Amino acid sequence: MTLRTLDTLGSLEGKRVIVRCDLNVPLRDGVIADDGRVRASLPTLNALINAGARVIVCSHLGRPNGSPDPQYSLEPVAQRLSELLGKPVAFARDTVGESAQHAVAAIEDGGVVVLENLRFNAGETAKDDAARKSFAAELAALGDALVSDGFGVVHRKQASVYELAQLLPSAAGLLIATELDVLDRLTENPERPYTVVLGGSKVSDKLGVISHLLPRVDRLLVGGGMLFTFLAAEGHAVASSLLEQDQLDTVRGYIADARERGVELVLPTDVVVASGFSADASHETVAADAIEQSAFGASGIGLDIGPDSAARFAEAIRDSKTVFWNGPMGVFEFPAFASGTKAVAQALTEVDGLGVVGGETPPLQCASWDSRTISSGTSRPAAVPASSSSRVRSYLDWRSSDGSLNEFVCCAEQAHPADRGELEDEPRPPAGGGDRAEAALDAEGRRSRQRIGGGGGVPAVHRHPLGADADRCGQDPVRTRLAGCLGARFGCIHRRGVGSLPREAGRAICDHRALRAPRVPPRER
Ligand SMILES: Nc1ncnc2c1ncn2[C@@H]1O[C@H](COP(=O)(O)OP(=O)(O)OP(=O)(O)O)[C@@H](O)[C@H]1O
Ligand SMILES: O=C(O)[C@H](O)COP(=O)(O)O
Repeated sequence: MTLRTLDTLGSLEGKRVIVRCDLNVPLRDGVIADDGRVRASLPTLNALINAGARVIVCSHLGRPNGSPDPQYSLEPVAQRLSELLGKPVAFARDTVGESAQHAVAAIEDGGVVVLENLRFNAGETAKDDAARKSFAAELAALGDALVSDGFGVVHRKQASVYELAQLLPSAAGLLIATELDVLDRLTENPERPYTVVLGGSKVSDKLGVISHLLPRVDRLLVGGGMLFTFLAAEGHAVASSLLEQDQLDTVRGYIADARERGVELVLPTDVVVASGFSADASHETVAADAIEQSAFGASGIGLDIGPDSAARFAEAIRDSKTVFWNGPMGVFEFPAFASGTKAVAQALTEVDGLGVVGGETPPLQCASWDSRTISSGTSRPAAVPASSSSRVRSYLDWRSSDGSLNEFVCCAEQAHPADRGELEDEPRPPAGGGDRAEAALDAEGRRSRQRIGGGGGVPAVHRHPLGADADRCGQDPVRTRLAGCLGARFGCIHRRGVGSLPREAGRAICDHRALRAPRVPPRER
């Protein structure tokens, strides 16, 4: 399968190329809290600039309601882009109106203009096909070609993503090519041993990933809130720990499947059980099959994997050549329950091979992190892009279907995959540890957050109730996924929930290049 890459567009000199980026950065008081997504867009933009194209950058930012809203303006992003590119970048005060038309008409070869937020136009996210088509036609009038490079948004059936790709010659950008390449490395002949580490709270979200990866992996390590559904499936009492009753049978099926396939399923042998769900709850470590025997009895809540388990997990990770990690091992937002997650993060930096971190709430970013405790001990660091489990699942679903990668990145010639319901997340209740941890932290007044822009605030803040999420995105609630993406910093970490402290933690790791992917030449697919 060949991905339509930039070179398929032919000579771009003097051509007006619209680049659909995902510049949905976190903003705090109008200031970009993390410019990872802007940086991630640079390779494609530079390639187009060097090719003499007239570059028209468009993106959404946050979820305005289809009309201009200054707090979601892309202007700060245009400024940052200008700094990073080291050249002037024009900014159009609308998306397809007079300002945009003038700005586009004025670009010189190799010049760049950023259009105002796509979602200031109701047509971008409209549920009505005709409305989206009509807005896409207005966008198309501005350009000669489209480059789709916003990995975090390629699954959205929105005008600039889907309809526009059908109106203009289109190709995937370098960011998408790189992200797909790393995902490919997780699925096509991964170096062995291959270990997948799953945690977090959304068992149902990750099950799809498990079912795809079980035939491929050597080891599956399960921690986080989801471990209790596994323990319960094996017949252990889990007191008041997070448990998805309705997933018990499915999980039993996976356990049996893993055994049959010879996949080493590693469940924690000890668990940190707390008296309640709060940062300062009393807690003790107990055997994983004796959770109800903790001092807290049936009201105990497992909030982290225990030290023995953390050591075993770390050993298994270090001993692997390919590691995919999605979801924290415990309620890492509370320092007392962050040890398991830290141990896994540290071990990942020591992998001599490919390490990929995924997740909407990259545990490397938690505010309670002491970044100095994590550093790369190797000269051949692990790699790492990141995606939410749902994004990975979408990709894996897609891989196993007969759909083309061009459809996956919405350079569609045929039906969009979303039409077949394959790209969106399943709905799920806005529950889970993250939300509870959020609430608890907020209640304590320990962190204040504000969600402005997609990556803004902290993870749970982005978790709109499904109806609202669907509504704002102009999509069928049944298909609406909770956000997540392969957004990238250094081509890597998705930082949805980034505040100042988390950012520092992640940065420390990136600065050590501990989690940076080795350069992978895009392959033929
Ligand atoms: N034992 C636990 N009990 C309750 N919540 C937990 C537990 N362990 C981890 N969590 C919570 O899981 C949350 C993250 O779960 P989630 O499934 O969203 O992971 P993620 O990596 O962000 O997922 P995605 O890949 O979908 O983006 C964290 O906020 C953490 O507090
Ligand atoms: O942050 C993201 O996940 C992407 O930018 C998509 O944003 P959305 O969830 O608002 O469509």
